Amino acid sequence: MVAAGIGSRLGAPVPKALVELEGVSLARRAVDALVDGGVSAIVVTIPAGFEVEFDQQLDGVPVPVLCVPGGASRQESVARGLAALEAPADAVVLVHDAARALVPPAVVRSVAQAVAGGAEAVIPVVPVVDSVRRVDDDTSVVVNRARLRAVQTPQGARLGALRAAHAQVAHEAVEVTDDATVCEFAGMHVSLVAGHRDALKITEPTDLVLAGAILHSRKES
Ligand SMILES: Nc1ccn([C@@H]2O[C@H](COP(=O)(O)OP(=O)(O)OP(=O)(O)O)[C@@H](O)[C@H]2O)c(=O)n1
Ligand SMILES: C[C@](O)(CO)[C@H](O)COP(=O)(O)O
Repeated sequence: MVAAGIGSRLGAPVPKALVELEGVSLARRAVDALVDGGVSAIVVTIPAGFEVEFDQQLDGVPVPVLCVPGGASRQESVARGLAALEAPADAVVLVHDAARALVPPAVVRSVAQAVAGGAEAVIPVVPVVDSVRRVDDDTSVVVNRARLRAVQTPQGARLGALRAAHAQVAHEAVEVTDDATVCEFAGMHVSLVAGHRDALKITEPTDLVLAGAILHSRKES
């Protein structure tokens, strides 16, 4: 799980993964969702200087958890996490954003099952609800949103293949925003499964308000 980001767009006084939602940090909520989704061991990339805080937050997680320093970008943090993971090359590995702290465990399971079932790289997606335009200097053109999907995490693949793909993009100095694109660059096929609105990436202050409302509605149901 990648949790090394600062969260500049959220603007909290602590790194984003340590921000609390109803008294529980985003990092802990995300780890709990992974465990509930069947994940058996977790590497967490964290920002330098916050080792004690993350150890406290992740105390008592019922599967092995290893915190390692993240990198300067999400992509670099993922590569560092993969390097620290001790598992066979054919192990199913999921890369998850701590910022998607409310991912439903069912989404975690369905990504893992798709990889276990033979898919090379798997991502959860949701339809795009806004009208979308591609902007080019002072002109813009509408894009058919029916064919667009917003990409979430966790993103899954076999450990050996994912490590090799990340090594390839690093070697070729390619920078992308998610692991599916890393895999695609390395020639792997990307399969889609259904994501969930609750797995929103908590990025700006209003996302935190929405996440609070999601938690509230979960308690009521
Ligand atoms: N150097 C980085 C940057 C991001 N991340 C992680 O990647 C996920 C997605 O990143 P994002 O939500 O964009 O987080 P930040 O980079 O922290 O946000 P911002 O751009 O607002 O600073 C987050 O869980 C974040 O902690 C990471 O591990 N290492
Ligand atoms: C991986 C991701 O969450 C999929 O939507 C997203 O690409 C992360 O992007 P960011 O640039 O780190 O916000």
